[in-house]
Amino acid sequence: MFELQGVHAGYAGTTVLRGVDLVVPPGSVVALLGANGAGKTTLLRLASGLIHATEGRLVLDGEDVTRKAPHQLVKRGICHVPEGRGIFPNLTVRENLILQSPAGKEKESIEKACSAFPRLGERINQACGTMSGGEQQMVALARTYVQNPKVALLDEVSMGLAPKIVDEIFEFLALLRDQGSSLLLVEQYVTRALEVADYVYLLNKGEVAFVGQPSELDGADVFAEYVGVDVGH
Ligand SMILES: Nc1ncnc2c1ncn2[C@@H]1O[C@H](COP(=O)(O)OP(=O)(O)OP(=O)(O)O)[C@@H](O)[C@H]1O
Repeated sequence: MFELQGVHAGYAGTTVLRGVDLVVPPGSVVALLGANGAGKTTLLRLASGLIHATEGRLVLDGEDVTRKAPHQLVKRGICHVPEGRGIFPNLTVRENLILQSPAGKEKESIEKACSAFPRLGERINQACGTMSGGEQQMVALARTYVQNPKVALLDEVSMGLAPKIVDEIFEFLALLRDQGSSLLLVEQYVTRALEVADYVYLLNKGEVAFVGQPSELDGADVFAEYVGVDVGH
């Protein structure tokens, strides 16, 4: 179980998150929604140790990890797929996968990645920077998959991609969840995020405006008001 408890955080001189409580139960998908600038990316950056809380705590399976650095959190199973993907463009698909693979399991990791995304198998020796946006996103997701994370932090992983690729990515997210990873998902495709989510958090100006199950959003005006989207259940 991964928890944010009363967290405040931001950047020099600006507080973005104001007293956020959020729980990611084991094996669940949590969708984090909110208007532009609500603080979603900031929350993921906090959860992966890239920025630290000024107040409040991060707790992973009972351990206080509030002050841990990103590599210490990765070691504990928290993996971040940032906006912009975070892959190495000059390295091949194989090399990108090997870098994230558990030691001694490189061959297995490559097989696992290619079975989730067959297209990566066809392009295993291609430099990632020369691949399409959708293929690069597949590499970024496959890199996380082979680490078998406890919690995957996913920032707009379907942004700007063709509908068919978005379908493939959402199928993959279900696979990632089925292998036992919990997902904290920031997603612009609200309806799709709600289809896969067990819990929804709605951030408004750095505060949690709604928390519940997707079904509880039926007719919730709070949604149209803060996200600017009618979920239309
Ligand atoms: N490095 C930074 N330095 C200063 N302020 C920042 C920085 N990054 C983000 N902010 C500010 O923090 C606030 C929250 O930004 P954040 O990117 O977390 O929002 P978001 O909900 O992810 O938005 P979007 O949906 O547009 O990506 C914004 O007002 C933004 O301008």
